[in-house]
Amino acid sequence: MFEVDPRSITVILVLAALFISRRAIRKAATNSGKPLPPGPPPLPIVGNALAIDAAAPWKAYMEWGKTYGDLIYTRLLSQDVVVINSEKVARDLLDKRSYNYSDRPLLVTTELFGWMFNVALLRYGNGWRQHRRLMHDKLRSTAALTYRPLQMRKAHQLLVDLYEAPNDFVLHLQTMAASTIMSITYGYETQRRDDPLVALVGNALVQGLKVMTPEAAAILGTWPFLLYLPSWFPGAGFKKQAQESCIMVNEMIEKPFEYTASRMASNDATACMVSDLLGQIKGKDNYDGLERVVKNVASTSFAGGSETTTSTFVNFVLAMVLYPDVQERAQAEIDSVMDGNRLPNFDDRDSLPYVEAILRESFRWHPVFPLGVAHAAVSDDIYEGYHIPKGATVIANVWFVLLTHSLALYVDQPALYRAMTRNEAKYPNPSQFKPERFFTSDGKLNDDKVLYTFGFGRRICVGHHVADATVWAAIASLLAVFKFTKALDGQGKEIDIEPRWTAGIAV
Ligand code: HEM
Repeated sequence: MFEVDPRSITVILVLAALFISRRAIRKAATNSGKPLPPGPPPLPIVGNALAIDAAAPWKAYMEWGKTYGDLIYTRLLSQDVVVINSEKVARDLLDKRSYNYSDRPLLVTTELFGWMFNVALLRYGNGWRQHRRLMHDKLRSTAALTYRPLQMRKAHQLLVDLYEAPNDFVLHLQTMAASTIMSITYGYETQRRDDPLVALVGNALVQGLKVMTPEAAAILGTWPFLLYLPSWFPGAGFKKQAQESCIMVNEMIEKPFEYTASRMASNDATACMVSDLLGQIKGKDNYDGLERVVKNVASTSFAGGSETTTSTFVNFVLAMVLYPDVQERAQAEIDSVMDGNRLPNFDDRDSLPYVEAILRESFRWHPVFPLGVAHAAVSDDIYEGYHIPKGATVIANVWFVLLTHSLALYVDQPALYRAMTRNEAKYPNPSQFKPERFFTSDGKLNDDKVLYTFGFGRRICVGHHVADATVWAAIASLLAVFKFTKALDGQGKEIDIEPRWTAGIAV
């Protein structure tokens, strides 16, 4: 999170008062006689911002959900924020009314920090459509099948890396995720350690994620005069961070692209997303503009696919250590199908239902995006008698949806709702890693593929087929070869683990 110097806060608050009346006028004009959804009473100026813990914002949303229900209105400084706490409402709005909820909030930090290239952050419109179409073409279900040999090869490399240096397991998992998406996108084979291009992207991503939160954007969006302060002004240090970020982002876009372009020039490029797309646009009128689009979708793929996949891997390994019975059951299943003499491949996937259930539970247990990626309302809307203002940020509290899931379908009494915030009906003991929850009573896999961990409507993750296959390749291979256990101390005793999760990615 960028820092606002305390000395400048007074100045900011005084100047902020000037903006409040503007907001009040706007609200009165848009409310169309219908009430806003229920929510916690906002404070002057800051709205509900002070009640939200930036490290785990979904917890405040969940607490409010207990009191105010499935659709909550809050205000983050001057930004209208609507939080969805049930899958039914998420489906009704983000899927069924996708035409109205496929925009992204205008985060001033996106432009300031050079992230306008990222397809996930583009505003809804023709520019986004053009980018999304190219990505979809290369990542849709049938296209994703062509990457399977590559994904399996990377999974096997992971086995070798882990065998050679088991203590560096997080690094190996990161390498597998980064290297798979780098090969798919740029035909680039990463080094096993300290790859310069992976480092470049990693640094830009870390810098970007620090600042591109709704909170940071809300401060600058509410008080845009901060953008015009010189970077030496107390509290305006974010401008220096922004300049550094723009340089990093530019390198992240250009350097890997140059690699593929120069291999193509010498006729020695491996087939990949960039080489295919450059082939498609060759000779077109607007070549330069289209090349920019190709660069954008390529860097979005890496930025969108590396950290997310790594986090899912790490969740999986942690679960195997904490739930040895689950691991044993999966290994018994793999042994029975492979006869203990070969590694699993994608043709075995249907014969390994328990491994499949582990994959789903790895996505569900601690979702990488606990709050999804924020959508925004294109126009004013009315839902169940409530007014959803045009431009409102719409957040699907996936974390809560996962816990409460179908509850809202059956319970509309707030008192009952409060008593059952954990959906024992759908996911009994939701905080436990329990692949069994994905089986019907007659032992078949159910149809809950927890797809909503990949988002909703027209903005659903365009890389989810690729992500699903990369994660499957890794976990099936790892389970076939390794046993994950707690580390031992000097006396040979197991060292206890206290699992902690960071805020995940919440944009
Ligand atoms: C385990 C891995 C992954 C998870 C959990 C994940 C999850 C998500 C989620 C929740 C969204 C937001 C959807 C919404 O707005 O409703 C998203 C968007 C996106 N993801 Fe993924 N993702 C993963 C891997 C990937 C991969 C491998 C790629 C690319 C190869 C990718 C590319 C994208 C893009 C481009 C978007 C933006 C779509 C748009 O705004 O139109 N993701 N992802």
